[in-house]
Amino acid sequence: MESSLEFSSSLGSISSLISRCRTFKVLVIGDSGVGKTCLTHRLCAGEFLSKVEATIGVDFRERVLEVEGEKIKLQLWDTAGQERFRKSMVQQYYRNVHAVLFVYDVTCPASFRGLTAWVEECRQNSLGHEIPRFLIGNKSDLRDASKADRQVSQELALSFAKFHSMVFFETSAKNSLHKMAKGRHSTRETAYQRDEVEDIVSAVGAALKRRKRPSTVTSLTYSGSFKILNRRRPEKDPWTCC
Ligand SMILES: Nc1nc2c(ncn2[C@@H]2O[C@H](COP(=O)(O)OP(=O)(O)OP(=O)(O)O)[C@@H](O)[C@H]2O)c(=O)[nH]1
Repeated sequence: MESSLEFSSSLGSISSLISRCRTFKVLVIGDSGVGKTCLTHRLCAGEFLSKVEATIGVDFRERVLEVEGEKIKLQLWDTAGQERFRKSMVQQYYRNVHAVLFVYDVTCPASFRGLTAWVEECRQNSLGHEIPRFLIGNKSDLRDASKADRQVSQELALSFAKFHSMVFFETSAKNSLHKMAKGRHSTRETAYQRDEVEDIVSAVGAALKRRKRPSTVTSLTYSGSFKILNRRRPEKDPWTCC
């Protein structure tokens, strides 16, 4: 029979083999076409998705990262921007959320104005200032100084972010800064704040790392992208294997 010493030592080696990490649910919301799918794909897979269709319901993507020696998993919920593809599932989206990314398109002022409704939807679903919120102006590669009056200025976005206690980023899911710097309008573009998609991952990770153990999260056994049907998922312990 195995002695208690041997038993505890084998338990120790098993637990060292299984690396446990905290999983955080990060909701990605914003008007249709602002680039939520491309952005979450870039955040998780590191590349721009060239062929993309409107999201129906929600797509899930995951990204594991290490923050100050701790492994954490971001579970990104890329939600449909089109009302007709989301209305029956809204309550699912807002359950047990740990952080929210509000996305707009810097070349589409209507998508920026639309943010007010997204903030209100969060409020109605009991998501307030207590959870980390990030404002992301996407498609910065399309900024054109000659059309500044038809684009969302960074000053406006910054004041919106400040008012709603959000951390502001302006980025491109398509082009990295390196590629943009080589572009035709590189001199004019440098007038804008441009963040790497990785900066967003780090900021979200750092904000969540500071939080205590997450309450509960809808854990997924699948890593990648898929659609869910309109049904409740079972709750599981948020501490899962990475
Ligand atoms: N130039 C440029 N195009 C982008 C960028 N991000 C997304 N796009 C394009 O914008 C369009 C919409 O992108 P999606 O990621 O499907 O937008 P979405 O917000 O997920 O849309 P819904 O699923 O309808 O909510 C696509 O044609 C993308 O190729 C970007 O950073 N730069």
